[in-house]
Amino acid sequence: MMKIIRTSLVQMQVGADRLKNLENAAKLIADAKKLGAQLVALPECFNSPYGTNFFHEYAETIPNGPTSNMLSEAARENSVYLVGGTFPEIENNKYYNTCTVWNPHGKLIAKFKKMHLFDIDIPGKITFKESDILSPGSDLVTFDVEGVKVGLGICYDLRFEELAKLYRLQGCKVLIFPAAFNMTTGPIHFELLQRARAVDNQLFVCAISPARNESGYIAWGHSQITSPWGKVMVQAKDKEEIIQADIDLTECDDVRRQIPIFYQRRIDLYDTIKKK
Ligand SMILES: NC(=O)CC(=O)C(=O)O
Repeated sequence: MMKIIRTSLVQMQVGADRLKNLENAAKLIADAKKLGAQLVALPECFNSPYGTNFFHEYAETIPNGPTSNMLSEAARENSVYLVGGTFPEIENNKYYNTCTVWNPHGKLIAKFKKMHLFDIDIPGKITFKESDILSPGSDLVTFDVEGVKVGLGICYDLRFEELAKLYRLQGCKVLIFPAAFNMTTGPIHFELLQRARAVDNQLFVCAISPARNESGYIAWGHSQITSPWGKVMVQAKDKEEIIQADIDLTECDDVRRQIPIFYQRRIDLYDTIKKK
């Protein structure tokens, strides 16, 4: 099993030109490789602006489409595990917000569909309803990086503690969330949620945002890697940037041994208390 994974998060600028987005992503993945990355991850909706009015236009089939082709080639050429952010997928006449993962040979090894759709209404601030267009996924998806189990979620999924706990119970040591928090929820919740999921489940959490844009849905940025202790190892600012950390898996084993909460849970009681 790999002990240390050099992980790079690509906080890229995303615009309306799909081809430019793909070219920029390919360049930044190569830059990450030059920094020694073994695992590279892109943000949510990296081939298009983020908005329900864009999902139809930018949707592609997987794995046959320009975005899948670029991701497969970039993974192979740079010989990295690549979490290809997300892009709108069309499958059987339904639309999904989908994350693909590619191995260093360019093979698709995982596909996760956003499970909790981003439907919120904060008057005067932000209203968003992904479910107007998208269907939710229903499956947990993990993949393997040289013996290390990694679980996937997308943005709003980060808010659901159950998802992260199920991944921990499946043996994950790393969770990766391509994301695009906004200027209302990002400043108060983005870091906090990642630290909460990391400390609750004693695993590494990586979340990758697009860089801050100027109009439409404005992304908060602040991509981050958090340790199983809940410590922020590295955090981006708002502009285009690659952040990187060496994820040392022994840290998971250490904290799980030192603070063994997963053996101390009173699962014999919780149901009884709930029923009282
Ligand atoms: N964009 C999302 O899916 C989630 C988000 O911005 C939030 O939860 O806040």
